[in-house]
Amino acid sequence: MAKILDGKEVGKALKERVKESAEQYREKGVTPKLVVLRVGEEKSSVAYENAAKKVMESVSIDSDSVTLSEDSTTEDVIEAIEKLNKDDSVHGVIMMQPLPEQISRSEVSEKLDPRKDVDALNPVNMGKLVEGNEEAMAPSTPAAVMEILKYYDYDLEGVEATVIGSSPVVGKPMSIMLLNAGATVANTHGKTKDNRLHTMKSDIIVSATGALHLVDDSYIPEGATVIDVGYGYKDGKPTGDVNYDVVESIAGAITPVPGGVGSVTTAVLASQVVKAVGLLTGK
Ligand SMILES: Nc1nc(=O)c2c([nH]1)NC[C@@H]1CN(c3ccc(C(=O)N[C@@H](CCC(=O)O)C(=O)O)cc3)C=[N+]21
Repeated sequence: MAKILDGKEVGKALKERVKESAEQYREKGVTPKLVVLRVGEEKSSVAYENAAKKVMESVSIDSDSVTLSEDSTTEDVIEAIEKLNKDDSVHGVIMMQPLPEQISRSEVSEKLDPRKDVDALNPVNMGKLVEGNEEAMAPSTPAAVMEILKYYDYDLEGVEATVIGSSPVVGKPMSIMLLNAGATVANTHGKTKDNRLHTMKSDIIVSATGALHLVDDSYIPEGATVIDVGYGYKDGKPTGDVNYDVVESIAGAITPVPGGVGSVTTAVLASQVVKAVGLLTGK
């Protein structure tokens, strides 16, 4: 029986700290504010926007939305970003991914002020992450995984880790964060011959593929820690990358879906908004 790594508990602890900090800024006359920039109506982005706004409200951070139509151009998005860069009442901007395909992700994300870039979409922040600079903004999902490991007192030095999935928003930055913390990391992906060659010698396995129930008992060595970043729907229920029912009896520790990484992501996003206030105001 694996120990359950409870994302709700981790998120709650982080939100308490963020709320205190947001209230201190309010006392100094600064109202922390996040803007969610969304292009089109992609389902998981709308879900995240709603979840994020609810969390911001609970920690005394204001939030607002800028929603552009599905047929917007790269120039339209850049124009919206530049307006937000100039607006001193806005401290954090998260641009929802994925963008409609006519929009160049790299051209628009480069325009966002790195200090307001609370989900680290600007390559400047990704570059700082590679340097191991902890002052930089980090992408919230892999940062949420690190927050869970920190909460449960994991010492990552010398640990063997496998990250399954190499997306620019989750898998790759996840590998870098684990590497920065002293782990030895294998990052597998769609062209990997056999994930199991890596996972079966790992102490920590992070799965971030979106392939529902990809990870079963044949992937997991006895006692390993399994972190499930996947979030999809099966028979109408939130479902992760990990077949929880068969893995749970082998793993030493595991994050559930829901109530795992997803519940920490929005709290991390809020923590980065107060961090942005610090960077922008020097208070
Ligand atoms: N730039 C960008 N960064 C993202 O991180 C990003 C994105 N774009 N686009 C959309 C996807 C989807 N995603 C979700 C995260 C949490 C919930 C969610 O429902 N969270 C619940 C808890 C879920 C649980 O308990 O596991 C909550 O916070 O209350 C939904 C969706 C982030 N994404």
